[in-house]
Amino acid sequence: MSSVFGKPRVGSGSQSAPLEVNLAILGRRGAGKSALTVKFLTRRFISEYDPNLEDTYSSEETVDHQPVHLRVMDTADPDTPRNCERYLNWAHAFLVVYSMDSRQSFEDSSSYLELLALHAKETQRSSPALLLGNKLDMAQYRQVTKAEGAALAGKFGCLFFEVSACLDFEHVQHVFHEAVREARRELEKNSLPRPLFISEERALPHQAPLTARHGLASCTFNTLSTVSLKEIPAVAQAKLVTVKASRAQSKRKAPTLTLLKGFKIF
Ligand SMILES: Nc1nc2c(ncn2[C@@H]2O[C@H](COP(=O)(O)OP(=O)(O)OP(=O)(O)O)[C@@H](O)[C@H]2O)c(=O)[nH]1
Repeated sequence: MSSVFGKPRVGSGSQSAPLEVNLAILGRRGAGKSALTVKFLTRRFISEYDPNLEDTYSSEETVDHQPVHLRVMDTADPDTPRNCERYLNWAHAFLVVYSMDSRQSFEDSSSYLELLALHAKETQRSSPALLLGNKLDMAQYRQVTKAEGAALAGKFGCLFFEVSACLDFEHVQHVFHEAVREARRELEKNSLPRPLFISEERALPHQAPLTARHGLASCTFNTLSTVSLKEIPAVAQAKLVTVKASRAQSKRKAPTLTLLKGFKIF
């Protein structure tokens, strides 16, 4: 079984239909979301990306000898999260990334974890999150201690890892696979059909968007209630881009790099 990027993954050959897992990567600009995504998908560290580019990539993975069709949404929020339902209602798990050399990105990761917790509370549907302190190779410029990262993760009950998109691939792959394991556990836990009580008699009194009630960033999302709904709205389908490798001559006349379509190199 091979990924869309041509590399067969370890343990391929299983016959059962692959589980489908959607993974969204969140975090402040510059935290390293794209670099981690590219490292995971291509084993390469590429340094510069278009900060406004948001895309979703698919990869055939094998996690614990089980096939997984993994979709990765590399998000690009402006400074404050906006239009969050594109990933809140789509993802089965989240990687929340901060750069350990940036206090601001660490504080922003806390806002994202808060947003995920509120969404889970409002929708009664929790999707696991992993907190990643990125740029471990730059620990000499550290502004966030490992203990602070672990404490924040503990506050929201999520796993915590310090990683680097430019060090070993296996460590980055391990984190993505941990996210798949967490999502798989949640999906299996929720796979038992739950009774759905639908009533049209009583409509909920109008409620302001959750974030307005909690003073969070201007990120609103549809809250899913089982009252007065005739049917559950289809889960938002993210734009799925199967990225094909394309060859491009590096500007620095180095040997030709095999680059991924969609990652604009400055
Ligand atoms: N040293 C080091 N630099 C990194 C690492 N990860 C990302 N970078 C660099 O940090 C800068 C931002 O990385 P991106 O992957 O573009 O960050 P992003 O979170 O996707 O940012 P936006 O695309 O603006 O949303 C780039 O110059 C990367 O080369 C890392 O692990 N170590």
